[in-house]
Amino acid sequence: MSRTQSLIEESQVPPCLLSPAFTPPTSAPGTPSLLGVSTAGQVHSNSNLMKDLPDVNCVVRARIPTTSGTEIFLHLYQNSIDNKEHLAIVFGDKIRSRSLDAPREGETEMDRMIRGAYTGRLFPGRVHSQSEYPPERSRTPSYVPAHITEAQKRMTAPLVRIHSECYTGETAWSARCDCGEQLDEAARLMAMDPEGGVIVYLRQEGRGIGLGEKLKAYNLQDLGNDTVQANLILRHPADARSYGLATSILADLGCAEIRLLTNNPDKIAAVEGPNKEVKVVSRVGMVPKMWRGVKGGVEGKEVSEYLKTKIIKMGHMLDGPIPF
Ligand SMILES: Nc1nc2c(ncn2[C@@H]2O[C@H](COP(=O)(O)OP(=O)(O)OP(=O)(O)O)[C@@H](O)[C@H]2O)c(=O)[nH]1
Repeated sequence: MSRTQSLIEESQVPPCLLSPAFTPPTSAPGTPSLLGVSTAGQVHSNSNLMKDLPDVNCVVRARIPTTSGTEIFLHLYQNSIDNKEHLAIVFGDKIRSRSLDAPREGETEMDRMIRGAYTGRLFPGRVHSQSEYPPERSRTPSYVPAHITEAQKRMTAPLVRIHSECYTGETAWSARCDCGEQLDEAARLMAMDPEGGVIVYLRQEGRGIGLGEKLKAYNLQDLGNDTVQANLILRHPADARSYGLATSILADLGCAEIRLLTNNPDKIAAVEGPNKEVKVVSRVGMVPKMWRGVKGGVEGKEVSEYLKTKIIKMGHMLDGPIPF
């Protein structure tokens, strides 16, 4: 019996409930056949290893003062593989987008400022996109670490979080997952970091299955299944995401070496890209606040079950005092 079948059977959902009218056919993109199963019985996605990186283009950037007092620069990207607006939230002033800064034929200085291809700050009456005009020295339009040792690299590489969209956890106050807390924590750490950082915000809601399917998965979880079983019953892979867009966006931002904030081993391997376009020089774990005894974190039965499944079935590397 395959691991997928046994996971479905373990979920104790009678097969009669898995009607083809309700679940996508097995030939749909992202079916359980894409799953890899490790000897430890953990479920890994193979779909996130891309052969060629997609093209990305930063079409606009804007300064966002935030409620915490930190200023961020929101970068909006278009790409060659989908029509979604993926984002990069940039902290600090060392990181710049090459595609944004590249001159466009026929554009005026005002056009450049409107699309965010300026240096320094905008102010009423400004007429040049370069804050020093005429430029006194040639600029390096991206983050370039100096020639330094491996240990120094780990300190000076920018902090990066690759975050997958989660409407429920980020907007609808859900305590089923720790996504909202992770986004806030990433922003807090990057705001404090002298090297700055980037949150690459990918529009792959519900680990890539979309919001509608994730809501069905939640109902299956209330019926007694865990997050992996629920996806499989709906004939989706446990994790349908890919990270090629994140690699391309980081390369565009000049982030060739990064410190990656994650517990997900699949993500580390995938973001480095087919030709190691990006190198993860160190991993920074994301330990839930409740495990660290810090107030204000996501708590409850559902998120505890979710974290447990991520560790046991998805191989997430959560260190610290695991409360089960
Ligand atoms: N299908 C499904 N998706 C979920 C569920 N809970 C959260 N998500 C989605 O999972 C994604 C976040 O993934 P996580 O597994 O929490 O974390 P990760 O990004 O793999 O790993 P970290 O980098 O360690 O946070 C977001 O797209 C969420 O919408 C769930 O129960 N089912």
